[in-house]
Amino acid sequence: QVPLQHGAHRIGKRTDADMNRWRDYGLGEFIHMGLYSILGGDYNSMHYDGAAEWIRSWNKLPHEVYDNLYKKFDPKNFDPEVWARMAKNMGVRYVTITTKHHDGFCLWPSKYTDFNITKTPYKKDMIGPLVKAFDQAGIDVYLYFSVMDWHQADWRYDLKTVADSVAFNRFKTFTKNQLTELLTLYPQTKGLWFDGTWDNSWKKSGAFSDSLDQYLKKIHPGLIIGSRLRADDYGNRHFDANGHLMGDYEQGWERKIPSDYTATRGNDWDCIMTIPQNGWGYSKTWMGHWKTPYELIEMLAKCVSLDGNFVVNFGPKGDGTFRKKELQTADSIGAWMKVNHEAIYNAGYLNWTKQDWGYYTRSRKDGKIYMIVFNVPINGALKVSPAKKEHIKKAYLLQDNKTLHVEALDGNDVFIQLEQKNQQEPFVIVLETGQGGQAVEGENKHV
Ligand SMILES: COc1ccc([C@H]2[C@H](O)[C@H](O)[C@H](C)N2C)cc1
Repeated sequence: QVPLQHGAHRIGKRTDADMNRWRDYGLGEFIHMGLYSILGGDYNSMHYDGAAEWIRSWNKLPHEVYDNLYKKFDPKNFDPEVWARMAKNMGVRYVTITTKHHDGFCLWPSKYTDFNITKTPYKKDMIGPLVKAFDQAGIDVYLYFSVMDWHQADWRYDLKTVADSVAFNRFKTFTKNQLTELLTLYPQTKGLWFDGTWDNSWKKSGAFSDSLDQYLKKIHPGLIIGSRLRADDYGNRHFDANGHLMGDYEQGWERKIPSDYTATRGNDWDCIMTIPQNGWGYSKTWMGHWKTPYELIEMLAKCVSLDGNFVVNFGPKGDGTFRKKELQTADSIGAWMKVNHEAIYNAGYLNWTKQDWGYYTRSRKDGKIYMIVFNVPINGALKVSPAKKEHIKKAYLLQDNKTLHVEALDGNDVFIQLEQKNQQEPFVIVLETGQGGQAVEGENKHV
């Protein structure tokens, strides 16, 4: 064990009520809205093939052109109630909204920089109405905040000189002030989602990141902050020099999902996912593959089966509306969730052997076991190998309570026989288990 001043201060999961609520969300939504939403990944009829919210870093787009976009920022068709209803219908239980991305433009009336929404034709605060609308819809709100701020002269990528450190100290104060402002203006906020913390300047600021974390939780008890904020004494991020997670959950799963339970190291975590291959802000022409609702539902099932949450990103247009394909995706996921949310909400990992047909989840409320089936085998028989001493008493389809035939196999295994094999969409089987002998009579007594 390396002695650390600014490593993890808690070993293992956070287990207070706020964090238990976070752990049970299952499904979340990310929303990226900013000046980049105006361009939609294009400029001068050229398409930037990087992530649309990074277009300012494109050498074809002069910084002052991008930074003057605030003069055009006017989401005329923005309606926070519409955004909240869309999220509610999709079945999400938490949403993370960008307040300030790397470009430094603030979607709230910050008094620490003029580069904010009050200076735009739109003038009004967007964050307040969104927090209120989501809160009223019963969806918990988290605020995304980029530490890296390309608009601030005191931002530094690295600290090479005394002058760098003097400037960066001013920047740290600016950052602390803006975060205090956000938590004061929007007290319903449940957590902060930090980004832009990978540069050396921040890696060298482990002590500050530690004190900032503690300060924010002091002024906002229960606040949830993931592992993207902190750096330890040696500049390690997410995990300190002793391999302990610094943060209330692991925040490293960006467009990727742990391969198995071991890869989660037993921590809380969530995966944030774009619907296109990459790109978080609105992009007019989406390059590459657009994930279907079933692909996203399978990712959701896999995340929950590994004790994580799954967060789907949406990039509204500069006018404040969502593109049709995003609305359709939200709708499809919502339709599936309406029928199957029991297998997702308040559910998590089950230590049974993973089978090819799909994923197990187990309710944290009543221990009920769910099979989320994506791949029906040719013979329509779904293999289940319960853990020792756990036996299946009953199996039925969640959508219509139809009981399914369970055939005992060798040992503790069973086949669950599907009647029809032409399911058109992912479906859920509920298993009721008990201790003691296999409750189901085997058919294997051949006379
Ligand atoms: C590869 O380096 C990256 C990738 C994504 C990001 C940002 C995206 O712009 C988006 O905000 C995502 C949540 N974040 C990690 C930053 C740096």
